[in-house]
Amino acid sequence: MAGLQTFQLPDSVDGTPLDLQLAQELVRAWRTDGILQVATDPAQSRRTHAALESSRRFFSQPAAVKASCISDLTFSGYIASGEERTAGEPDYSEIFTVCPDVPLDDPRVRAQWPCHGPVPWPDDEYERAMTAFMAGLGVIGEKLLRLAALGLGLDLDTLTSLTRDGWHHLRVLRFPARSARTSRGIGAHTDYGLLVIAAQDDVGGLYIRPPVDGERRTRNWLPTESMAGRYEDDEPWTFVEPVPGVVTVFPGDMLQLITDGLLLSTPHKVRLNTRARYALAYFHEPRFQARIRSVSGENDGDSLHYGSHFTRMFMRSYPERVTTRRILAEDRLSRLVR
Ligand SMILES: O=C(O)CCC(=O)C(=O)O
Ligand SMILES: [Fe+2]
Repeated sequence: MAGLQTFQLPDSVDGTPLDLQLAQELVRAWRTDGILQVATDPAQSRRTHAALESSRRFFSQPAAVKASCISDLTFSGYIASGEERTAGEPDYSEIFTVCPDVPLDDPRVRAQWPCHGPVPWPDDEYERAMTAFMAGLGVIGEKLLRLAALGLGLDLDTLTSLTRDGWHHLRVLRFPARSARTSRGIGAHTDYGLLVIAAQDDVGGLYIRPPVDGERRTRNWLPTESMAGRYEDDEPWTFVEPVPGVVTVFPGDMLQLITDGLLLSTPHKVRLNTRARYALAYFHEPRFQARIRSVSGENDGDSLHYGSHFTRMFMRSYPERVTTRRILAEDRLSRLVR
């Protein structure tokens, strides 16, 4: 493919004829290529650069310093290489996850909700860089969801009504250079929420799977239908060429659920390269308490509670983590208001 399609987003999305045209082009790009690029303005490009610099600085610290940034209340914090599992196999990325930073005196933390707690930040500079980067992508995410709704013929606010107080989170990733032993970065998977918005340095290693006519794409949100590991070694996969001044965007599982598969959650995987690679994957999500159902109403009755889904997915990826153990020991999933 001769490069991905790149779009400029307007200052606001109000449903004008120009918005509608752009919206239809975005939906067409996702349905054809599985991914598209959004150009970032100079301020956001600087935030991307700053976040990648902070990431390099953090990951270059001694293992013991990084390993101290964990919490048994939240999945935020450091994940060592080999700790994450996709389809039962270790991934070789090192990660720092940033979930919503919920203070200890928040009623949801006091009520022992799963995944709620303060982010174990390494330092203030890192916190500032990541928070600013995420806020900028949050604005892009909201515009894209309004455009997606428009392009799908839905009310403008259908998707953004789910993201007020959204459970947006970030994975800050470092991939080592490949070795004789392995070139696995992260195994093939789909991500859990509405949109995956990502930036990467100039090294390269991300591949995505475009929609393929007639190919079965399972409902990853159901415990029996995991997409993890699927089609890992079967073509077609599209290499996502690093391009400065853009973020790449593709749909996650919740958009597939909501649209009854009109938009498919894009499978992707990471291969290690000859140099270490740094990437930032931001997830634009529904609020923790949102109930997700398809717009056709076909699956009415069996709506999905987003926060429980998020918790189950993280427990699946980190079966041995202190956070997972505490959720199980204290039966925290049962605390959620349903
Ligand atoms: O490394 C990337 O570009 C994407 C990482 C990824 O798929 C993830 O963090 O879920
Ligand atoms: Fe991913």
